[in-house]
Amino acid sequence: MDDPVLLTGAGGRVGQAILDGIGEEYDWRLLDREPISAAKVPDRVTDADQYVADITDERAVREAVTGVNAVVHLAGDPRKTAPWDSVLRNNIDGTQVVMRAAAEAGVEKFAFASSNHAVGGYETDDRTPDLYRPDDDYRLDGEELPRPGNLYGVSKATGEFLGRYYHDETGMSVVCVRIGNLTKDHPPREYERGQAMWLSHGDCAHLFDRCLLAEYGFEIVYGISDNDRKYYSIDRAREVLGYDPQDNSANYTFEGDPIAEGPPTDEP
Ligand SMILES: NC(=O)C1=CN([C@@H]2O[C@H](COP(=O)(O)OP(=O)(O)OC[C@H]3O[C@@H](n4cnc5c(N)ncnc54)[C@H](O)[C@@H]3O)[C@@H](O)[C@H]2O)C=CC1
Ligand SMILES: O=C1O[C@H](COP(=O)(O)O)[C@@H](O)[C@H](O)[C@H]1O
Repeated sequence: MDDPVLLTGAGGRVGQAILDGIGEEYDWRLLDREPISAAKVPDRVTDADQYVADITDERAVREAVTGVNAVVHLAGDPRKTAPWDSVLRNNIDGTQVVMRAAAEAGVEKFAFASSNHAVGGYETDDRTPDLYRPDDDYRLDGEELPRPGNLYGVSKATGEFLGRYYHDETGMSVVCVRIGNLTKDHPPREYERGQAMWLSHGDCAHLFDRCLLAEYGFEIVYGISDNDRKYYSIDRAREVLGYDPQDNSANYTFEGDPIAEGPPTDEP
């Protein structure tokens, strides 16, 4: 891809996982409301390619999307406890500003960082904790209605609806990635739910790479590694995007240490 790709929220955890993996593969423009330290910026990205701006600043966002072919939109408040005024501003208003600017600028592909919390309400008392275990076959596949478990999840579901709207109105390709739980080097420690929705850094970078390369219209996919424990299907991400995850939380102990050869046994 020759045209630049705009990455919002580039200085955060997901942004850094993406840049660590595919930072050299694209001509990035980076946008974040906080300045990003030089060590976190790929070598080829110049000062002119970096925007210190809030995504609710329509003028700055319009400037940042001009001439880009694709947008990976991560900026927002990631806290599941975030209050309404913050998710309304950062996650709903901000996402609408970025999506509208992208659609009006003729951006071809737009990948939106949605969340497991858009569907957290499916984790009912009668389904949990079995849901988080490898032998449970309950799966969400992205076809189900959103069922947020908190106001942060409401904001992510709203971002998905905005994506649906702008795709239908303008034809911009939009993929909403319901990201699970991103951690570096090992799955979340001693946390069944987290291990069921683990997304490794390598798989995260690969997944967003596929979002930039594949052909699609409007999609909702789950962004998790190929975990034995899972209640999100990754079939759609495999089929439509060509996602081929390499990591699995089952290759680590419950405490997060890598298992060298096969699963642990009770033998001394
Ligand atoms: N880390 C995870 O496991 C998951 C993350 N997500 C989503 O992925 C996205 C990125 O999350 P993280 O990297 O973990 O969060 P983070 O907090 O590490 O990074 C977010 C970045 O966005 C920037 N930002 C926030 N509001 C902004 C605004 N109004 N204008 C411009 N920049 C703004 C922040 O300065 C920060 O650098 C978020 O939208 C989050 O909801 C979804 C599911 C799981
Ligand atoms: O959307 C998000 O989800 C992950 C995982 O949720 P958790 O309830 O298992 O912590 C969270 O770590 C991340 O901050 C959030 O943005």
